[in-house]
Formats: sequence, C-alpha cells, structure tokens
Amino acid sequence: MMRNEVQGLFQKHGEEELEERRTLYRWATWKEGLPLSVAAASEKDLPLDVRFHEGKKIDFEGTLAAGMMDIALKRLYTLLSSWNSLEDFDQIFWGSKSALAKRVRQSWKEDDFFGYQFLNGVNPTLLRRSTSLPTRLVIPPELEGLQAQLERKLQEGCLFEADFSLLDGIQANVIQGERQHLAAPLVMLKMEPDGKLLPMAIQLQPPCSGSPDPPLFLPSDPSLTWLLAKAWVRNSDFQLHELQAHLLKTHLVAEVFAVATMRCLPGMHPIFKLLIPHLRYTLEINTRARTKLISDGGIFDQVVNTGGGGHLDVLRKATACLTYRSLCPPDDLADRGLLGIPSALYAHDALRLWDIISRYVQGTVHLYYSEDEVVQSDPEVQAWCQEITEIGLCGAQERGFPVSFQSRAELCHFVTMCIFTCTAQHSGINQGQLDWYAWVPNAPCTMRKPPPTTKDVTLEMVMATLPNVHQACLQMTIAWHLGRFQPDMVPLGHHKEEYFSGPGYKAVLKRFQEDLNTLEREIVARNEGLDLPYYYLQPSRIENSITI
Ligand SMILES: CC/C=C\C/C=C\C/C=C\C/C=C\C/C=C\C/C=C\CCC(=O)O
Ligand SMILES: [Fe+2]
Repeated sequence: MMRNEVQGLFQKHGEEELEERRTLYRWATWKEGLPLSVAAASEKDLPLDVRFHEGKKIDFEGTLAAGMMDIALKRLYTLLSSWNSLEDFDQIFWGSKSALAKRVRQSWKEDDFFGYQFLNGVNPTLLRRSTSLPTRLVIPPELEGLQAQLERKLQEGCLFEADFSLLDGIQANVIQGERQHLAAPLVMLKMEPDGKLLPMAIQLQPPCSGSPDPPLFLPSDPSLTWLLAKAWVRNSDFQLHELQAHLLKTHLVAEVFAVATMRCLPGMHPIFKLLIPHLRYTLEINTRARTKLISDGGIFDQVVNTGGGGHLDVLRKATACLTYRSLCPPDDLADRGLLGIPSALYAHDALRLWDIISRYVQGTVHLYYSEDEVVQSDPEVQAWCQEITEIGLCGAQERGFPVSFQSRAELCHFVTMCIFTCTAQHSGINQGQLDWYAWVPNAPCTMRKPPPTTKDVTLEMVMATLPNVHQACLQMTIAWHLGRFQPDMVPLGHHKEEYFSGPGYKAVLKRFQEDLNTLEREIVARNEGLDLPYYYLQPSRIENSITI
C-alpha cells in the first residue's frame, strides 16, 4: 500500500475507535458545581478495561471487612471501661499502625509538632507566607504586644498563615440526631531560624458584625484551652485536606483527565500512550467514593462534621476557586511564598519531581512533535485540551486552564501537570492519612460541641467535643484502608505495559527511571539525618496512578 493509504487506514481506525469510546465513556453531572465525572451509577457500570482486577478487588473489600471487625471489637472493649480522658484514646489505638502514627500519639500536643504538619504533614497545601496581616485578624487592644510581634515577624519575612475561611458558612452535620459543629479558623505562625514553624495565635471563627470579636487563643493560655483551639484547627484541616486537597485536587481532576483521554485520544496517539498508565483504576476508585464515601449515608454523613451536604458545599466552593497554577508546584509554591525554605520538605521534593516528570514529558513529546506548528495542527490534542477545561472542569479557562496549546512548551507543561497530579501529588496527599489520622485527637473527623468562645475549658468539654468511640474507630479504619501500602502498587515510571515502540522512547524512559532513582537516594540519605523523616514523595512509594 502507498504511504497515504496506510495513513488513511490508521486515521479511519482512530475515528472508529473514538466513536466507540465516546459511547463507553460518557460525562455525567454527579452534583452541580463539581467537575464532571464518568457516567456510572456504580463500579459495575464501568467498562471492563478500567475495572479493578480480581486481586485488587478482593484486597480492597477484604481489608474493609477486616477493618469493620476491628471496630466491633474496639467498641465492645470500650464498653467495659471509662472514656473520659485523652489517654482513653489509647484503648482503641491498637491494630495495624505505622511508626510515625505512634510518634504522633507521643508528640501531638507539642507546638512545633502542630506547626510541622503545615509544612510536611498530610496537608502541605494550605500554608502561605504572609504578605500583610490578614484583614480577618482582629487583635484586641490588650494584646498590643502580640500585634507588635506579628508585625515584626511580617517585616522579617517569617510570618506565615493557614486560613480555613473556605469553611465559613458551611452547615454542620447531624449524626444520629446530634448536631455536630464546625469552625473556620485562622492560624498565625512564625518560622524560627532553625526552620521550626510555631503557632503564635489562633482565631477559630472570622469576625461577624453584630457579634463580639472572636477571641484569640494563644500558646500562653491554660494548656487545655490551647489544646482545644489546636484540635479545632486540626479538625478544620481534616476537612480541607480530604475534600479540597485530596478528593477535588487529585481524585476528581484525574477523573476529568481520564474521561477526556478516553473520549478524545485514539490508542495510537502519543499523548494517550504517555498518560494511560497514570489513569489506571482511577475511574473505579472514584465511582466507589461517590457510592460509599461522599454519598447519602456514606462515611462523611456517618462520622464527619462536614457530612450531610456541607461536604458537597465545601467541594463546590473549592471547585469554584480551583486554578491551573495551584496544580503546578513551581507556580503554587511561589504563590504561597514557600520557595527556598530548607525545612519545607514537601515543597523541596515536589519541585524535584516536577522537574523530573517535566523532562520525561518533554523527551517524549519532542519525539512526536518536531515544532510548535505540529502541536497547533493536531486536532485531537486540541480537542482533548478543550474537553478538559471547558467540559470536564466546567469552564475552568476563567481560572487559567488552557483551551488550546500554541506550542510544545504549553503542551508539555499541561501533560506534566496531569502526570504530577495523578502520581506525586496524590501520593503526597494520600499516604499521610496512615500516619497522621490514626491518633484521632491529632485530626478529629468531627467535633460534637461548638468551638470555645471563652478560655474556660475543662477536660469534660474536650472529651465531649472530640469524636466518640464509634466515630474515632471508623476514622482509624478508613485512614488505614486508604493510607496503607497497596499490595498491587506500581511505582512511578515502572508500569510493565509497553505502549511505545522504538528506541527513542526507551531512552527517555530509562533516563526518567534513573532520575527517579537519584532522587530516591537523596531522600533516603536526607531522611537518615532527620528527627521526622518525610517519605511521601520518595519515588519508590509514589504510585503510578490514583488507585485508592
Ligand atoms: C479518615 C478518612 C475519612 C474519610 C476519607 C476522606 C476522603 C478520602 C478521599 C478520597 C478517597 C477516595 C476513594 C475512596 C473510596 C471508597 C473507600 C471509602 C470507604 C469505603 C467504605 C465501603 O466501601 O464500605
Ligand atoms: Fe486517594
């Protein structure tokens, strides 16, 4: 056959393939205001190609069943004893847990441990370096000393903030007839010369006209008062971590990439071949999340204070402010003022991984696109881009997402963001659940009493506020279920399937694996010298796709 005929055949094949895929993978609006999802009422509706394999399914469902057994035993055990001091959480702190989880139990009350979590804990996405004193921060006249300290730290460039305003106005859940409660805190922190981040003040609610100004909680407050204020922050961080950083900014955006890739790119397209290993199992885990986790009567409704619909409003608000820059560490960390901080380990490792993935993407893209013009005139990749931004992300061009690619560099940047999100970012956000959420007082899934409005706090109040035994047990089980090492895990860059042929890609992949090995060794060596190791972005621990 002539070259043109061959090309014509390939093209026809690709068109037919896409026509079929568009009937198999359709968009659905699960809830208004969220990114679109794949049309599937349960995982059983998904095409076999993207279902969990038998081993994964058995492991997933088996560990959940085992976890439920643990809960039954723990509840039985605690029925026989008292539940009125913080140490009583020890009664349910058994079963599988990590070394770091045990360290959390030991150190959770310490201020530097509290501060550390904003840099290198389960949610390193919220902290920013302050560029002015936040307008919501109302400092009472008697605390002029604090005002001066804050201003000095600001001037020195070592003032930081964690602002949970997104939670303001969210309806709290009602669990078995009992109303739960939410706060929307602001934490001000200072960075010490040794890199430690220490809290200076906590405001639990934004000021509200007509009400007295909210109190500022301080490290110098009575220890239980300060501890309860910090527990409220940890509960708020749990919400933004799980809903904004985890579900929305990894799981749900990865699903948009997956559906658009299936609908727009034929199997022989280089971007399809590049991305497909990073989309494995994502449609099924997300479908399960929609039927079991954030569904009516799901885990959020059962034990989380944003459940009962508030969690969907948090997701909606977070979707409405989701920017392209926030998904790209070089931009995100610059915007948050977190570049060049030696103790910011997530930031450091994320930037290294971004560079490594970026080089891999560029190497591959340049094999198939010899110049910008080839990108501009590739209708499939352009349609893919538009489908993600305009359809899947519901008009995200307003928030910086591209609707077309004008150059190879723009295409590479976008594909790097896709792969980074599905691999490194998800691992960074997901694995910490195992370590930081097992000791429940460090990250309570719900709060059963309103936030304190005065500094009179008793142990009874603290215990009546923190999760009850059942809620705490379910949190531990789910955190273990989602955060534990996955037996069938494929590490980043190590999928067995070979989608590309030819020596060009082989060399690019080899280089990618070498770069990852180098980073692996750097992180291992760095961690040996640290009191608290940071290993969530160690390449051997990063999954090749979002599978849990
Ligand atoms: C302590 C953790 C509590 C909630 C976790 C919150 C958010 C996690 C975010 C994304 C996880 C995505 C998918 C997980 C999907 C389903 C597994 C969860 C529960 C399954 C319960 C069941 O199948 O009976
Ligand atoms: Fe996850």
